[in-house]
Amino acid sequence: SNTNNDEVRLAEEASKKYGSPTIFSRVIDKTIPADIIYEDDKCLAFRDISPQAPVHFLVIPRDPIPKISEVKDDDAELLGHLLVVAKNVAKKEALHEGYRMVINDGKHGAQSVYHLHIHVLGGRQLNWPPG
Ligand SMILES: CCNC(=O)OC[C@H]1O[C@@H](n2cnc3c(=O)[nH]c(N)nc32)[C@H](O)[C@@H]1O
Repeated sequence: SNTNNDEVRLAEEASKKYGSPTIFSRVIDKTIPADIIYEDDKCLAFRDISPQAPVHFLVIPRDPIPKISEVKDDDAELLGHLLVVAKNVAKKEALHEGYRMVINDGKHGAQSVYHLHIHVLGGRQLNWPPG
């Protein structure tokens, strides 16, 4: 049978893989404040707490999918919905000069909250490459 430290390691791996609740669960259940711009039965859009552009908001699924690299093929419809919501909110934010959508995955992607989210940044000239 597994020794105790194996069990601990397995549990740690499992929690990382399936995502323990993140701060975004608290935005969804309204137990912490957020400037929510849009919400429906599948997702929420809310302003980033540390905006990197004049307009910077996040679109997240209510389903706490940890990261884009772990989505399932069955999630395609939900992912499409997130992109359409992001586009509609960008229009509502009058980002008529354009904007950037960013999804960060894992360590190299500088993902810091392991609940899938689309960044939408606009309101100023953005640079490329993102670095
Ligand atoms: C750094 C890019 N990689 C990433 O994973 O982005 C996570 C994004 O979530 C933002 N954020 C974190 N906590 C909170 C919070 O309590 N509330 C809000 N409204 N935004 C938050 C953070 O500023 C970052 O841009």
